[in-house]
Amino acid sequence: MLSVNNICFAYNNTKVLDEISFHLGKGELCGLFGPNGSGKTTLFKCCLKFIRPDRGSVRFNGRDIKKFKTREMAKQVAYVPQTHQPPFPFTVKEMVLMGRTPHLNRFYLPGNRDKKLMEQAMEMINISHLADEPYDILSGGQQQMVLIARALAQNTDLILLDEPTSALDFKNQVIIWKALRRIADQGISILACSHDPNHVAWFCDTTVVLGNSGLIANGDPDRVLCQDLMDKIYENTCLVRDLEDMKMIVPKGLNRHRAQIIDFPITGTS
Ligand SMILES: Nc1ncnc2c1ncn2[C@@H]1O[C@H](COP(=O)(O)OP(=O)(O)OP(=O)(O)O)[C@@H](O)[C@H]1O
Repeated sequence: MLSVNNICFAYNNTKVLDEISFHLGKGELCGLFGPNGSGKTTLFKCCLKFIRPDRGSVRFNGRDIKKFKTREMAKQVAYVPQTHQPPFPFTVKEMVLMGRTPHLNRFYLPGNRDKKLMEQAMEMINISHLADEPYDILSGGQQQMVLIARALAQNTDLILLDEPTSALDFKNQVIIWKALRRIADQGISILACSHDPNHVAWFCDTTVVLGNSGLIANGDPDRVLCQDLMDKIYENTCLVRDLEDMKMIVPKGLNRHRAQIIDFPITGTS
């Protein structure tokens, strides 16, 4: 499915990605995480052909993405950015239907199948009740859900999501991650970036962890998300605990009865 092979990328002379390699199989849900500025968005941009790596290659189903034309790429890979502001006040259903654009005929007229996929995508994300609302007046979290539904309507083999739940309340975070889990179980591969390692531990099959000096680990979250790794990337600020059969990553130094800070180092972001 998606193979990232030894890619390197620098903005001007500042190296951001250094020899990054990993593989995402069919129907796998992979959580990409790492500290601010570690290069997650840059890695996404390389995988989407928005920028060209200085070295290495990205392959999709065995074929170098350099060889894909834009429309061909859009038929196979969907991307959910963190935010998107369209220039016109489209309704939610119009926004979701835009996911069908790469599949439309030369007259760009959506057919019954396109409309059905649009409706299914809205149902899956639980936003059917917003169908006729103007997208631009929705809350940030609701807009994020519309963008996810748009990617689902695109009906691709691979979906890349950049912090899909960053603006969502707890219930909606769980709805989205469960929906991603179900979509992956149907055979679609997903690479989702998250700042919450718990989401990776609870929902993902595999993980790719970037640190300030490149790829730190990848593989099964049960193995990868250990105390050592958390100490390394989040500078001794969290504890890895087992709660029944689930892994929990919690902040270090909190009092049980209230968020009383005992010894919590504050460090700047990189
Ligand atoms: N267009 C650009 N020109 C120059 N430097 C850039 C550009 N975009 C990103 N960078 C730098 O590259 C590094 C990686 O940025 P990137 O956005 O990929 O990190 P990230 O892991 O997605 O960060 P975050 O978690 O904060 O969203 C940062 O130091 C950033 O300042």
